[in-house]
Amino acid sequence: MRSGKPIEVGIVGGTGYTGVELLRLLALHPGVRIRAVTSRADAGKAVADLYPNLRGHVDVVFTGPEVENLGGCDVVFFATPHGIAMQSAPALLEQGIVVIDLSADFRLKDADEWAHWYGQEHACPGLLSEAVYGLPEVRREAVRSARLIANPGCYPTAVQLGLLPLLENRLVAADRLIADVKSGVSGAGRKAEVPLLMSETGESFKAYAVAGHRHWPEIVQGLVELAGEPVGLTFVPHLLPMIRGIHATLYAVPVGEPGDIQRLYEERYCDEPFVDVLPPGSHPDTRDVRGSNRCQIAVFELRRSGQIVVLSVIDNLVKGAAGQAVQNMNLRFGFAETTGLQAIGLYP
Ligand SMILES: NC(=O)C1=CN([C@@H]2O[C@H](COP(=O)(O)OP(=O)(O)OC[C@H]3O[C@@H](n4cnc5c(N)ncnc54)[C@H](OP(=O)(O)O)[C@@H]3O)[C@@H](O)[C@H]2O)C=CC1
Ligand SMILES: CC(=O)N[C@@H](CCC(=O)OP(=O)(O)O)C(=O)O
Repeated sequence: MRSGKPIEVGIVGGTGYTGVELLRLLALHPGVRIRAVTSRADAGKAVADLYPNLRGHVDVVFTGPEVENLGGCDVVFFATPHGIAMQSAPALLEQGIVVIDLSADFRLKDADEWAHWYGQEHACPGLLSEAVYGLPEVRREAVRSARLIANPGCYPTAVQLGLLPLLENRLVAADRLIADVKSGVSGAGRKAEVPLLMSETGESFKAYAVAGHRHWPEIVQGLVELAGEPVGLTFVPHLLPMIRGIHATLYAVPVGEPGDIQRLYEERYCDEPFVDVLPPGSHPDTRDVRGSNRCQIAVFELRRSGQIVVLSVIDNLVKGAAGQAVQNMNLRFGFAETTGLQAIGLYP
């Protein structure tokens, strides 16, 4: 376990929802010092003036996002829109700085696939094979020695953790998976757009991107690795009139007699600090993981319809983004994996 001098941390994109969530978590982490936090719009302002919840905890002024402002950091988090981290990552890596990217720049292994879904050429395709996809429940050992960590997306985290035990054990038809997933509005980031107004999202509920969402290739890439065979996935995201939270309802068809699925899930996750398999018959509530780094899972085998249904909930800003990024930092720098991440979900 690491002890001694704190590590120096930088955050690019410190004014967005995941950036501020990183600050909230890191401010109470005993092993880090927040050295640099960037914002183009708010450079020169004190972090705590913009975010009074951080008063007394974060005594730093926003700087511009240029690489020069990140010198001396041990690790830099990118909490920026897609297409930004890939511009600066090579220069940071060259200086020996570990990069943890919360955006999708390094999540897909295929540069052409990335360009197709993100609408631009990748700036450093040579780094895609090196980047470690940071889902600790699957790739913990690789994260421990990674220079470049691609933090998974929010929907992909909920879906992969929900389906993992079934696919690893080849218990379901991998070509007939369905993920019906709902997200709170903070998943769209902190921006002024008409579809995100309260009067547009409140008291209403809709699916979106049914024909193709950029998380589809990311989820499929992860599931193929778990299953060891081709995967067919229908993924339908929805926008819920709430701020935080993701609820995934996952459908799979068993091949043969699946056995005791409840026990399978309990055994697969018994040593995982952030995955909680609920007792049989439970219906997880997004509220119970709000503000926490936990994924709560319930599993049902519906004999009448021949389906397995898995329910998986996370807080999109914590296990779906900033919390998972801190979990990856803990692994990479030798802290106990749960350091700074022990907050219990807020109720109500
Ligand atoms: N919201 C969520 O639930 C999740 C988000 N993610 C991903 O994490 C990343 C951040 O998301 P989120 O926090 O929601 O985004 P926000 O839109 O809330 O914040 C974006 C941040 O990036 C900064 N930024 C924007 N453009 C640039 C640029 N060109 N150079 C440097 N900094 C820039 C902004 O500050 P400024 O413009 O002042 O520089 C701001 O601080 C995204 O890639 C997102 O897809 C992943 C999982 C979940
Ligand atoms: C509700 C909402 O809009 N959610 C976002 C996904 C969350 C996100 O930020 O995407 P990444 O995980 O790829 O970084 C969306 O559908 O685009």
